[in-house]
Amino acid sequence: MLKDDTTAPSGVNSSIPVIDFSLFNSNPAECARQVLEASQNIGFFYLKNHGVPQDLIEEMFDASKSFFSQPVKVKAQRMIGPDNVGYSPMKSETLDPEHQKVGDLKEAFNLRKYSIDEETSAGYFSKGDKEIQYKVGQFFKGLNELSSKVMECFAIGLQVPESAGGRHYFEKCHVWEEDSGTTLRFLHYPSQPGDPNTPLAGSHTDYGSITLLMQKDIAGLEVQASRTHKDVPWVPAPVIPNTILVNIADHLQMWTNGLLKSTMHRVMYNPQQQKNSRYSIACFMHANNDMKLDPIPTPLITQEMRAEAVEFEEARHLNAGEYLTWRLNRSYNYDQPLEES
Ligand SMILES: O=C(O)CCC(=O)C(=O)O
Ligand SMILES: [Fe+2]
Repeated sequence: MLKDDTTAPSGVNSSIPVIDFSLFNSNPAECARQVLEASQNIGFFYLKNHGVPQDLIEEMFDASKSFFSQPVKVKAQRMIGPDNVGYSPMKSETLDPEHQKVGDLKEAFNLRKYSIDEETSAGYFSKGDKEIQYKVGQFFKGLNELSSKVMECFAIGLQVPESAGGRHYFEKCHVWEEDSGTTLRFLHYPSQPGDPNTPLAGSHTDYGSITLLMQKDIAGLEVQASRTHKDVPWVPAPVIPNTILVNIADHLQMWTNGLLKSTMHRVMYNPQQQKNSRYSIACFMHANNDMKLDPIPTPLITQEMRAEAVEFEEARHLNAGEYLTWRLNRSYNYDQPLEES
């Protein structure tokens, strides 16, 4: 267990557990119990023995470094737009528009499921290398499979009735072949002068079902232990080799009336970035565009719990695809002038 060195309000468990995901095969009920416990508390958990080959993850970080090392004009050949695919330059995204004066000090390249075979998107990212492009596709599908298993844990833990699909409840909400906002995102926080109080990515929640995050070498991610206690301290989410960090995102918070926590997080400046760039890879899993965000069938959630998810009330009537568009419009400036990173 990782413990933070600060005190959270009573009732808020602020540790980020490491769960051995080989339990999913040997003891799914226990695996589901651990996943659900973390998701009801801090909303983040690390998975070890997650089944995504580590050498493939390393190759993806190498491909990412190679892509971002190019001049900005080359990277900008496939610019991001409302389709959420392509290159997002420094400062073009502002994850916390209420508090940030400048946009996030990061650049990113996004792929959607349909774009992994396209020359104009994955082809640019892999710099025309077909083998890397193929591996990016395999990697994306591997993360999708892992996500399906994590979702199965939610359905088991939430005791979804057999009549509603039981442990397979979330499968029909996340069909690979269906249109969805699911996005694979390569992130680069360039080496730069800064101070430890500077957010490189503003505080935010993620917009989909869950996010799978891989960090490399340089820490910086911080997590707020509670949605409902606004003053709780930020807890570091360090790099733990050979793990994938999972967090609950907004769909699951809405589906469970706040029983599962879509936790605030941010990326802060790390003094190691005077000399080194920080890289991370995030896979944002989203429900099929036409899925509603209404509470799901489980005996564990009640109407009284709606207060926990109240900040999303204005989005309750949206489906998953509309919700993504609503959130992206709040955080993106697609006309941000390009600057060299
Ligand atoms: O780079 C990271 O470690 C986290 C990024 C993140 O939270 C996001 O892009 O939503
Ligand atoms: Fe995030």
